[in-house]
Amino acid sequence: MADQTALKKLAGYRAAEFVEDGMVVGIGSGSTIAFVVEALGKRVAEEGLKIKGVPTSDKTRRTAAKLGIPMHNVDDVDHIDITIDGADQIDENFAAIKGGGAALLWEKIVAVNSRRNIWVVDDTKIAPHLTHYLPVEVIPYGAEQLFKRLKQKGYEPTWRLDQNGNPVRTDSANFLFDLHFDKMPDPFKLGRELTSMVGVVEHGLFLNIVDQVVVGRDDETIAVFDSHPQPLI
Ligand SMILES: O=C(CO)[C@H](O)[C@H](O)COP(=O)(O)O
Repeated sequence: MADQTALKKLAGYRAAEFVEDGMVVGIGSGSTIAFVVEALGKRVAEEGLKIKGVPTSDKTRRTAAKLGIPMHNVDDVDHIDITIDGADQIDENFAAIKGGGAALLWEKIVAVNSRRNIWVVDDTKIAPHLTHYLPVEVIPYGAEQLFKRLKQKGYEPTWRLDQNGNPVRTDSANFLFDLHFDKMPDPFKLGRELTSMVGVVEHGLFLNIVDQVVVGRDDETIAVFDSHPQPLI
């Protein structure tokens, strides 16, 4: 039985094989994507793979650049061929929650500007319905008021804090709330509601975005699922 890190590595290396010479590649964030970055760095060094990377976080930008992957700002490329990212949870309809690593805003911007999106996960992240907490990025000005409004709606928000107990700041210098649900409402309705709330910058529901999901399974096999037409599980 493989541990979760081994599965992330297996799946990450498999996903890196989707990248072809000459592509502009959106590069996600998180511990699974660290293996994709490692694999791409090796391909650049060993095969002479030529790509342009577009990061979804400052951390990814730094790590990828150190491994020799040329990195570009999202506004400096004319298109993005493929984006490879992780997810916190994916449901049977290919809806996902992202943002556990605080990078959801840039991740969504890169994803919606990509021709193809691939998510890489280990199989603990696949569930029939979304049950993970939902990250929401908010503007600091008026954040306490917004927190109260979310609480009144029964969405049980908590502030995302760092190890010193200070509010986490995203790469865009915003705050993060994590919403907790006994039962997740309809994700499309909830996403629209959150987007309409003044002060909310973005939420971690990624709906109708993914094209393929690469799953590292407990028996150490890798499965690749196309997002349509069949359900994921
Ligand atoms: O959305 C994300 C960061 O904002 C990550 O993709 C998500 O949190 C998964 O991370 P990991 O691969 O470390 O489990």
